[in-house]
Amino acid sequence: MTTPRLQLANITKRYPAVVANSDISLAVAPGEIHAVLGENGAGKSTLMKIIYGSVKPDEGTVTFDGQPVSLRNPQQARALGISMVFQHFSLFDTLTVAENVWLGLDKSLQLAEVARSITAKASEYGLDIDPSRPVHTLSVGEMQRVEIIRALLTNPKLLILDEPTSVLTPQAVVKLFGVLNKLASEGCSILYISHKLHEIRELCTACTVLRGGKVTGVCNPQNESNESLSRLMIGSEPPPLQHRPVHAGAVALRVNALTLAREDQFGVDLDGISFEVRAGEVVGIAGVSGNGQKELLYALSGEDVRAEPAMVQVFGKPAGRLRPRARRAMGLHFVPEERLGRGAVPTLGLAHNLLLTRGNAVGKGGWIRTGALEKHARVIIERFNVKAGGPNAAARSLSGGNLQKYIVGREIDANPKLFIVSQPTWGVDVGAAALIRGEILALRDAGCAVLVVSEELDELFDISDRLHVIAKGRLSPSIDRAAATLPQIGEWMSGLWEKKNNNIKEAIHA
Ligand SMILES: Nc1ncnc2c1ncn2[C@@H]1O[C@H](COP(=O)(O)OP(=O)(O)OP(=O)(O)O)[C@@H](O)[C@H]1O
Repeated sequence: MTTPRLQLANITKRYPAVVANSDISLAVAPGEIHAVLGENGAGKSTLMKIIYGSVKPDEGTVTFDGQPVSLRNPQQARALGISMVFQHFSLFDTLTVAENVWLGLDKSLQLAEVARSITAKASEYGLDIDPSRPVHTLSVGEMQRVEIIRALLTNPKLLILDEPTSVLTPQAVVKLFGVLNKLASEGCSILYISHKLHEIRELCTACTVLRGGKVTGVCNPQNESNESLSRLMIGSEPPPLQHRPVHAGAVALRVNALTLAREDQFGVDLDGISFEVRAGEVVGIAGVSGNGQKELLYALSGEDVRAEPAMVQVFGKPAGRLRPRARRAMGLHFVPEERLGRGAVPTLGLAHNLLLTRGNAVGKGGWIRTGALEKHARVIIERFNVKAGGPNAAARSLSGGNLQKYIVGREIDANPKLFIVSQPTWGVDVGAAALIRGEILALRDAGCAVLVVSEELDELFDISDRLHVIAKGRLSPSIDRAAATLPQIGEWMSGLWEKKNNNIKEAIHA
């Protein structure tokens, strides 16, 4: 047998509230694409961080190309040829793409050379990116592209990808899989974490399943079905969604010829965007990230108040100049795409994170009602099945999917009348995704108007009543979900849609 590229034996890692990894062993052969599958909080990211040297195990050994190694930090891991694309991005906002990539590379290289190699890798793999753009101007999808390119530039022997496709379009996923298969055929081993079972079945030839920090199964996913993988992971299959007929009521959100110049040089101009969302319906906005979603969401949430008042109308009232707090008071609740930072304060406990969007948590005289907050946090933790060390666990101590469940849960639990959510099931496991989608539909059935902005077409087709597509800052007409097809929406995503009243195809130019 060939020497495994990576071998883990009896790895254990304890945190104060939980044993994240318990006696884990696994082997990855050279050129193998090996999936690590498990529900939110199962211990996948912790295990990957141990392999990458950013977390130290309490027990167990790591062997790389037959040599026992004790990795003290990621620099040592990188020197061995281990590269990692994190679930939470590790980019510096104020630096450009090229400067960020340069930080992780040999400093003898000139910045201009780094920029050239980024462009070369980007076009080789179809991951379009401009190296001179500052990272704070990128959408989440674009940041992920940078992370992937940065990893590829180190020519890794073992590449770890933690949910790399959560914000990629279907076309970009196909390209990424091409890249990964090519890398594997050249001998690079890949550890692949994803909650998307069909991806794992398509890409990976080995799979280790974790549950509660322990290995509960090893299989070849190509011999499995989504259902059998789901059972290995969570013990059952998620129930199908209940779709009731739509009864759309009064207009809750009307966006009226919203035109906004980009705030920074690399942003997107919003160009005459008009649509409405009625009580009791779910409207989905599809699109490749970086086409104005971020700008639109800022204008809808009140983080950007430059719009004319009447361009954003909430329950018939001009709201374009209102701040988030005033919009919340009208019943609008909002989940941003970045969980840490905008959605939650990483160092604060879950209970105190309620303060971000709940004014009633502060009592008379400005005292924070800690007891009430904790009680409330417990309700959300229970309802959304969030795995956390209690209501005072720091947001950053939660696994990615559990924090997502908590933030989405916090806003759904506020009983919004208008709910705007970006990427609602980013990084959550199949069971939790079904739970969140079910809760969104329950909100709609209770008369809430829901706007979902997502890059996951499957998700949009699953929960929306009507769909729009955003491309280059413009919005397509609305189409009923029942009348929409994936190829058509895919075509619209590149900016081509029919004009409403005549059949002339319209090409959108930047
Ligand atoms: N720095 C930390 N401090 C305390 N607890 C932690 C820390 N990091 C992880 N944990 C806990 O360890 C457990 C495993 O978390 P991990 O992030 O490895 O899960 P995961 O399988 O990657 O989940 P997800 O699919 O949601 O990303 C969780 O219960 C989490 O709360």
